[in-house]
Amino acid sequence: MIAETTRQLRAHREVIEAIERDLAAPVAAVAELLIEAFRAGKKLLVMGNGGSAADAQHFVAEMVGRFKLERRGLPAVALTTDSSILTALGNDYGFDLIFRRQVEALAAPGDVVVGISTSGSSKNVAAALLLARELGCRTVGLLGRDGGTIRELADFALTVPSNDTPRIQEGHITIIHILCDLVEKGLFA
Ligand SMILES: O=C(CO)[C@@H](O)[C@H](O)[C@H](O)[C@H](O)COP(=O)(O)O
Ligand SMILES: [Zn+2]
Repeated sequence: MIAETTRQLRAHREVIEAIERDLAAPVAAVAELLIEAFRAGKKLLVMGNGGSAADAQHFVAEMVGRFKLERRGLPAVALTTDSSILTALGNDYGFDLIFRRQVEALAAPGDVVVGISTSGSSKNVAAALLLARELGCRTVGLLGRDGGTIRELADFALTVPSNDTPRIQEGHITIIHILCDLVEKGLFA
């Protein structure tokens, strides 16, 4: 088991190194996008399924609360948290529309809408990002594998170069923490 643990830690490190190599500039660009949006009084909406739902909530909690600096709360909403909304939309319209309808209800032009999907192909995330685009929002995909269908729907696609879901998720939370840091410093330091 030690050998397997070591193998997984090495795989994690290689993914983080690949992010450093391939995604430093696009991550910085997304941080700029968020800084400009918050400065303009726009908000952030974030969604994903399973572990990515947890990542969406983690990201939003750091924005509404704080990351490292004492500062005002930033307007951000996770579309994964209200079980009444999620069960009503899933039951009445289908699981593929649980995020789209929330985008319809909450998104305004200039808002930033982030979809997190390791496959890049979760239909409920893709449907919501498509509508977000039509509504004049800026769209961001935190993706994996080949970026899937969502890659084409995202103004900014941050595709973690791996085919292994847990390693991709570890890349996503690393990127999210860097975004929190850059946004907080950009707005308040
Ligand atoms: O956390 C994990 C696997 O590590 C799972 O909960 C995983 O997030 C779920 O299977 C998701 O439904 C996968 O969706 P996606 O990342 O392909 O959009
Ligand atoms: Zn997971």
